[in-house]
Amino acid sequence: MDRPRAGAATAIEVEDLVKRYGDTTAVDGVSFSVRRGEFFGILGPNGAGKTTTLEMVEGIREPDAGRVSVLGESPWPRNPRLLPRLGVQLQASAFFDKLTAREQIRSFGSLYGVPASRADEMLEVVGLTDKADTRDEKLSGGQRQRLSIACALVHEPEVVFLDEPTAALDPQARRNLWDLLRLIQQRGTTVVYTTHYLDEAEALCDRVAIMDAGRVLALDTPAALVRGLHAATRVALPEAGLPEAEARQLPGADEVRAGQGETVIATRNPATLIQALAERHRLDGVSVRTATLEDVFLHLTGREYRA
Ligand SMILES: Nc1ncnc2c1ncn2[C@@H]1O[C@H](COP(=O)(O)OP(=O)(O)OP(=O)(O)O)[C@@H](O)[C@H]1O
Repeated sequence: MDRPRAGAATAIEVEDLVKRYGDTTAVDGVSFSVRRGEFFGILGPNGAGKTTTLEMVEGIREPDAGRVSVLGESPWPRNPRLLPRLGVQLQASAFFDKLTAREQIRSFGSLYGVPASRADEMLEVVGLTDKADTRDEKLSGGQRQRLSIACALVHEPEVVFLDEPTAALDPQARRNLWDLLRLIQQRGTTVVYTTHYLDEAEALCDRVAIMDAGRVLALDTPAALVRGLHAATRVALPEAGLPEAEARQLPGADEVRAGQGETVIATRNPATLIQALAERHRLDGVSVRTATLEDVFLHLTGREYRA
């Protein structure tokens, strides 16, 4: 049999993946690889092709062209050797009907021969112990997301796929879920997830693929992508504390803009600039903004990022 030559350190290899829906090319020649234990993010705005890509990697959608290898195996057609090694987070709407949180996890676990006792461990991991006897329709959005992650993890998969796990959550619920996702990775699980929140990807991912219109525009660690921009750091101060004319005289100030009560200095030498401000006792109300993945997206596409 023609086995892919993925090394033991490689969890996923994707090469020139293509998917068309009628006239729409949803995925247009996507390639990437994911290392074992890595937290890998597929980012992009709505319609970028993230879900379609993920589904082909999971083995639930057939590619029109290209090659996918997961843990050295092809996920399509449905591969029974691979299924127990993968965890796929289903939408909360895919829960079994009218079951409590504990029963949901047990039901998913039973598909893989997992002992019923593991349900309580999983409830603990996702912070839902006190909701064990609550039916899923009575859970909040964030709790349902955590329950669906528990169901995806109950059989201790080596690779877990999460499609927008933090969508539609309030900021606090998102932060709680971040902690859970970090915990999953610390346990050695390879995580592949999609999001349209660039700040979140920056906080969580080892590496990210930025997609737009079916293509991968850039792929690297968030820090390397941002560094690659060689973008200026922006230092802002209340205009009353630092008039524009004075700001222009400061060492390290490349560009100065004032307005709406604020003086903003662009600098490629922030250490020098901050030191100069400190020496002049001008640091009151200072804020410093470095480039982010949103700036990377703007640079790559020429347009503002809109999730
Ligand atoms: N089953 C389908 N039939 C027809 N077109 C589809 C289908 N699924 C997705 N598409 C189209 O393919 C493109 C990519 O969609 P996809 O859902 O993969 O993007 P996405 O990046 O996951 O977006 P979102 O963040 O909105 O989920 C879009 O133009 C979408 O309208």
